[in-house]
Amino acid sequence: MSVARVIVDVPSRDIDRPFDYTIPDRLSGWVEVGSRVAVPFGGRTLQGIVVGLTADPEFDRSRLKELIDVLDALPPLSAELVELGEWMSRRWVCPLTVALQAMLPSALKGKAEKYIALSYGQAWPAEELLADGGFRQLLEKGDPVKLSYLLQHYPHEADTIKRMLRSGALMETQKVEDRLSVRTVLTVFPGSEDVMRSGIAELGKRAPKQREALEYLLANPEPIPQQQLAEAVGTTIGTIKSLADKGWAEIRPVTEDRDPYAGRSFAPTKPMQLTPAQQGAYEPIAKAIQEERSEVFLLHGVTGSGKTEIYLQSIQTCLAMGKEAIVLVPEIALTPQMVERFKGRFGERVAVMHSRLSNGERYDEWRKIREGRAQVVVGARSAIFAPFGRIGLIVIDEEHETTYKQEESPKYHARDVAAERARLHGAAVVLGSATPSLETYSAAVGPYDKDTAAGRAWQPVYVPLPERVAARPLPKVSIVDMREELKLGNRAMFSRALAQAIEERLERQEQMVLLLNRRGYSTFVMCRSCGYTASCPHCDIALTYHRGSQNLRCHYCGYAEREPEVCPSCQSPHIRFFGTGTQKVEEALAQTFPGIRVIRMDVDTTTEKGSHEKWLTQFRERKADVLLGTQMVAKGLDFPHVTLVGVLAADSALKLPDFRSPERTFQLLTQVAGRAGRHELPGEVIIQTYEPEHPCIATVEHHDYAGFTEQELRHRRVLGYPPFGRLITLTLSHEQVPVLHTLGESFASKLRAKAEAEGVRQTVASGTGLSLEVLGPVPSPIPRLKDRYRYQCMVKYRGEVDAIGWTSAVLRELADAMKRSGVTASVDVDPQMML
Ligand SMILES: Nc1ncnc2c1ncn2[C@@H]1O[C@H](COP(=O)(O)OP(=O)(O)OP(=O)(O)O)[C@@H](O)[C@H]1O
Ligand SMILES: [Zn+2]
Ligand SMILES: [Zn+2]
Repeated sequence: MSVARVIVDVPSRDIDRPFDYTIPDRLSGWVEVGSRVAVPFGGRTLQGIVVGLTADPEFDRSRLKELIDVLDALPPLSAELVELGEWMSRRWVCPLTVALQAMLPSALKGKAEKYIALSYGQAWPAEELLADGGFRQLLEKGDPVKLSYLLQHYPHEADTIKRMLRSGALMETQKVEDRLSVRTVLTVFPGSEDVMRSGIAELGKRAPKQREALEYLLANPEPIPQQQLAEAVGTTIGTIKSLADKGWAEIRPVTEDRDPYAGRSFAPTKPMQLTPAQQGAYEPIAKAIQEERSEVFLLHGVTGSGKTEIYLQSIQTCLAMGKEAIVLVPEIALTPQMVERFKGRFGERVAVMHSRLSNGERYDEWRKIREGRAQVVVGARSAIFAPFGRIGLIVIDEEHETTYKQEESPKYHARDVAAERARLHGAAVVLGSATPSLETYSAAVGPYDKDTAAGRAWQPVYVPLPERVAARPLPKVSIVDMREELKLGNRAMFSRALAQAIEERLERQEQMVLLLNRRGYSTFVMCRSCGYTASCPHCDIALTYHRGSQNLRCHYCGYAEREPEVCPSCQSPHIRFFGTGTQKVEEALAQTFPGIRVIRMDVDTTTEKGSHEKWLTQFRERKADVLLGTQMVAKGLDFPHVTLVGVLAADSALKLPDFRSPERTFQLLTQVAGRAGRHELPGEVIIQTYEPEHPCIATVEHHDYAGFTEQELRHRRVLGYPPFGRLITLTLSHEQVPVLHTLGESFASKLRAKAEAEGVRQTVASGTGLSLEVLGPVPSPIPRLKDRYRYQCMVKYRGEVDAIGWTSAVLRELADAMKRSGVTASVDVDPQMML
């Protein structure tokens, strides 16, 4: 009798370790690593996940309690995913249960009782005929049977049942009244040909509709939903039911996958002949897949260079080996257009996962993957946990996107999880982007920093794709200095150049995309005359305006100054916080260009399910001249008639107090510029800015990724920001500030002491060698949330310093003190959002 090591689902640091339970005989066939179980814990019953089985428990067996129950017939996690979870919990300093729970579809987490049933259309498989007559008979009746009933009465059939679940002959469902359960449809199963013919004879000239329905079934002897049959012969459900009453057909509930793409047909596509450049990129990837080498590739291809076709053919190579592929795309890019490209090539083998699916729909897609009915998943961040067992390839499209980092715990980055999962599977990883993140880019091509490179778990192979397919030119980009416009008395939102370009498009009946970069809306102060913005003298980061205290603050180090009345640089009084909403732009467009047709896409107009798609379809059908929006219009869209892209307030995000702001601005501008002229018509891009000299804007003019990167990396190296130094932030929250102060100080001093004991230098900027510094505690950028104050410490370090391990050790040391005082702590390792 072995013992199960269980992680209970209480996300707290002080019980973040496995507890041992003995497995009663009746459950022994069911419990595996990855099983969800119920266990007694401190007088309560808790859910947990089995992370290990051992014959040799830490404590005397007789003192151990027994597992109460197994909650699913098949373990929802595999041993590999459990191992991945353990790695995540160390890598991102979170309790193991938090990492494990993140891998489960939410539909599974409820307490709903599980049922087992024979799958739709499945006869009892011949190779399972030896199975115990009892439970076979039970299931063949067609009704779902409670899992707990099977566990109790057929304890020795665990293997057979699990095997049949894995092969798809059986299926696991949830409570019938549960909205998340598998949906069933009443379906007509035609009787045998003889039976139906005799039915027709028996009916004679009576009941012509019944007769018609029988004739239909004779001609199409396939199970058909009752409703559909009624419609096909133009009759009522009652008529169909009477066929069953007379024994000519049978009506049974049948489960249906809630395929969110059902009813939409995807035109099948064939692999294209790759261009020589594409071929050169594809080959090393294909080789790694075939040799089952876990290698990471950075596919750096300009917009429109045909990256997607390379993904598709690499997936094909992977499938040909009988392996599976995961494709991650940013949530916002999961449009039907994107899905279509994968479904068009691989059809039914593709499962799709994104947050706009209901829990039930996600559960269906998840089961499709687990039961081997899909070999490709296209999804947002969490699809990285798809329950595949033989992964050959993981693609991350637009790898620089911030949506790949989860902002709640576990605060993982899908890129790192992909590299680790690929390592466990011997799979290739392709990171694709026209504007790779500086972390990924410098990991691939340098500049290397001896100390930084040592701390890196993976190093990608650089695969460039510098030209568009068919030698289509990149669009012409012009940068308009809005300070000049102001000098010439143009106070309008549109520069003369942009206004004229819009006018021309309207005349030629071509389409336009207008982007308003709304990130950082109203949080920064800027001079409209000279473009000055206030930044922190110690951190080189824009200061944030705080309405309450009317001062400007640095949330890294706590520096503060009063809101200026005139510009400190040019004395102009035109200094104020900056921000223009999309709605205002829409009004201005209507005023300036009477009759212009505008589709506005922003958070306000896209909350409804499907609205995103609706707008894009309308725009594609040329029902509007302008697609106006925020970030969401910049991603992956491909419209043949768009010949103008305009960017209003290109620099607004630059003012955000985040050292990545220039990088994000460059990426956004380059991406949105890539939307123009992707087809026959040439494209033009006009970027309006108050800071035309800023490298992240100036370099966009010539599509100069390398130029931007070089300048930005030089800057980051000096300041010790990623990729040269690394960061960890700790956010503490409590109702009272003094408590936060005390705990924040003890965190900082304990961590500093550890660094000192190891002989690590305590300043990071402008240095090399091992170093670690702790900034703060200071109030967080969001200083109060739900009546709790928030303080943060930032750890900045360089080189092979075990800052992550030390941070989690210090947090364990402080766990008691935090629990007593009611302080909650949240750690962000390699934070992406500094706000
Ligand atoms: N080998 C090829 N032969 C002909 N056309 C191709 C080939 N590869 C890709 N294309 C076409 O080129 C266009 C751009 O390709 P694709 O959208 O894959 O580029 P991308 O690099 O993914 O672009 P982005 O990053 O801007 O989304 C598409 O219309 C695609 O169908
Ligand atoms: Zn000024
Ligand atoms: Zn500062």
